[in-house]
Amino acid sequence: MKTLKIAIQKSGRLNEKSVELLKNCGLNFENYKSSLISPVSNFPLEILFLRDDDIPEYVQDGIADLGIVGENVIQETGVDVSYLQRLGFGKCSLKIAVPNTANYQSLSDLNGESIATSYPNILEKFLGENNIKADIRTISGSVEISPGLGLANAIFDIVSTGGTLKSNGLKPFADVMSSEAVLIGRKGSENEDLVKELIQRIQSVLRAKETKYVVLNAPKDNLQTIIDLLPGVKSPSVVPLAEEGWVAIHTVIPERDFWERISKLKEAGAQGIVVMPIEKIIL
Ligand SMILES: Nc1ncnc2c1ncn2[C@@H]1O[C@H](COP(=O)(O)OP(=O)(O)OP(=O)(O)O)[C@@H](O)[C@H]1O
Ligand SMILES: O=P(O)(O)OC[C@H]1O[C@H](OP(=O)(O)OP(=O)(O)O)[C@H](O)[C@@H]1O
Ligand SMILES: [Mg+2]
Repeated sequence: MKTLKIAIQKSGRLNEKSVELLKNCGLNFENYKSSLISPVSNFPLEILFLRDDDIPEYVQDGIADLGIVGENVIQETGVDVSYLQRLGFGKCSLKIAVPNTANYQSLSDLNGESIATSYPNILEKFLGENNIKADIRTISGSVEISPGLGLANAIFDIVSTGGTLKSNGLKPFADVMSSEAVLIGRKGSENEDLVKELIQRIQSVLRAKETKYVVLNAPKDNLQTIIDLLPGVKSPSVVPLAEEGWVAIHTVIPERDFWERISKLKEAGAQGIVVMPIEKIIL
């Protein structure tokens, strides 16, 4: 039987979440220590631990079947791979930022200016689309420091909380793209049974993360109103309680509007609401 290979980041922002996701899929393996390849003991899969910049090309060239990497790195390397699943972590934006003291009004003010970045290809495309001619200075890291050192007038880099910009006296000027970690595959790999199986496992873990399991007591008089407030996987389970006139309802609620729903349920007479995390949801 074929053994799949999945490439994940060796260390850095995406490593921990990538390992956690694969472990939550029930895969047993050792995290990166010194070996750059780790076999999975209970699935025909090997984990390759790489620098994130190399992952898209490994997948495109078929050295790895799958990879977990930021969309920014995929765009920058310009590879031809299949996007299989957005993973909901490593969320960030890529922005042009300028010194707090700069007085740029519109994008065209960047004409003739210099911009330091580790993402020259994404920046070049963006500037081209906006008919801006600027001098792109490619550096491999600590980009935010470059205007202060007189190396460039502006920067183009990853922004998440904005803390790094702030502590380097910079302010955001233009949003270029947003990014998150994604599962990519070699073109055509999505048709392979093992890849499909792994994607299903990943999706069941992601679905579970977005939802909570809720058990609550409801007065029978108001049962329909309460049920109407519940989205449920199909429809909620309703179980009679020993106390006359009351039932227990078991259901699944999306995390995003969780508190809003809970307060509406309480208003409708729900009591004893117990909320539990879900490990996996298999449809
Ligand atoms: N501050 C942040 N918040 C959220 N996501 C981020 C942040 N910084 C980076 N990322 C995402 O995580 C990815 C990896 O970031 P990291 O800083 O670990 O990269 P790196 O230093 O290039 O690592 P490597 O050593 O593997 O080359 C980025 O490409 C981006 O998609
Ligand atoms: O908006 P913020 O929340 O401050 O995050 C943005 C910073 O995070 C990343 O660097 P990281 O801290 O991963 O260090 P690195 O430059 O060594 O990759 C990125 O390169 C930015 O510098
Ligand atoms: Mg890198």
